[in-house]
Amino acid sequence: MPPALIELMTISKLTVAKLTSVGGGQMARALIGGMIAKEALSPNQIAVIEPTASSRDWWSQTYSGCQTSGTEASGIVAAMDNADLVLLAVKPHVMSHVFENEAYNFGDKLVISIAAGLQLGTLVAGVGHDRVVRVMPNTPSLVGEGAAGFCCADGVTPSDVDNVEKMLASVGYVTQVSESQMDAVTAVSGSGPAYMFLLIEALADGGVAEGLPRQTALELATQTMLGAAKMVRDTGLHPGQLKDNVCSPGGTTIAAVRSLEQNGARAAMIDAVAAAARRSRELK
Ligand SMILES: NC(=O)C1=CN([C@@H]2O[C@H](COP(=O)(O)OP(=O)(O)OC[C@H]3O[C@@H](n4cnc5c(N)ncnc54)[C@H](OP(=O)(O)O)[C@@H]3O)[C@@H](O)[C@H]2O)C=CC1
Ligand SMILES: O=C(O)[C@@H]1CCC=N1
Repeated sequence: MPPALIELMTISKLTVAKLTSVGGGQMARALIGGMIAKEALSPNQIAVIEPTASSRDWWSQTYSGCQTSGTEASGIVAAMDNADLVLLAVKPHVMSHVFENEAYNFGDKLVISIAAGLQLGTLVAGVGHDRVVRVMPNTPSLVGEGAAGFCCADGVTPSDVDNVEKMLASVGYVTQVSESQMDAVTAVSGSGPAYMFLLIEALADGGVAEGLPRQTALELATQTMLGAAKMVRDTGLHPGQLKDNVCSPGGTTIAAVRSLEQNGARAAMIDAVAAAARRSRELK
């Protein structure tokens, strides 16, 4: 059985009483929204610290029972009260402001950072203890098809690892990696959904150029991406083999593959991953 399938079968309830998210933007919404959808957590176990009132309203209106706070000291203290897991979901450059803010008392709480680039050493120094996990998730977590890599600082216990794995497995695939591999994880699966969205858009554009209505082209392109990904995951066959199976001798597909190769599609994707990994390394 492919590893992804084994991981997806291990979904079960977390042993978390309260998760407080520092930042409630795109990735927090995808991760927490995905966990709530899978009933790994319920809204009344969630608190979100957000500077923007409209974002706080979104949380409390979307998830009845979810606690929201602003970034004033009293709000931070209220949100952190009784939290046993803190999710750091702010932009990398905002993290230093969080660490310098004396209203945060991380105590011995398990802390998970999803910030691109920020290394465990930086996170441990900022949080003040080493029960810290660095995770790189992605936005398809919202629909239960996320992909995440994580690595741990020295103070993380086996039961913390189990909890983090359960949390991430509830919304997709998860794998533990060494910290030296985190920039590559960021470049492949953290940023990867954007590359796939771009490809779906471009495939649909091609269909429109060939006369299909926009909506029809988009639906065909989307389902084609989904189906191709599921075939790689579920059959365990090499993608090159699956590609060969579509290419009839002298047919349409091999004509398209030749065009893609002539235009450097494969090298373009490899270069894109290298650019993202380089940027991730710069963010530390
Ligand atoms: N988007 C993605 O696909 C992925 C993102 N990540 C990582 O997740 C983190 C968040 O990214 P993303 O969700 O995209 O960004 P967003 O900008 O959507 O979310 C960040 C949120 O943090 C809020 N914020 C700003 N300052 C503070 C503060 N001092 N305290 C609490 N909240 C604050 C922002 O509010 P406001 O907008 O009002 O300033 C915003 O709502 C980043 O570190 C990123 O690297 C990781 C994997 C994938
Ligand atoms: O673009 C970024 O920096 C973040 C990290 C991975 C996906 N989005």
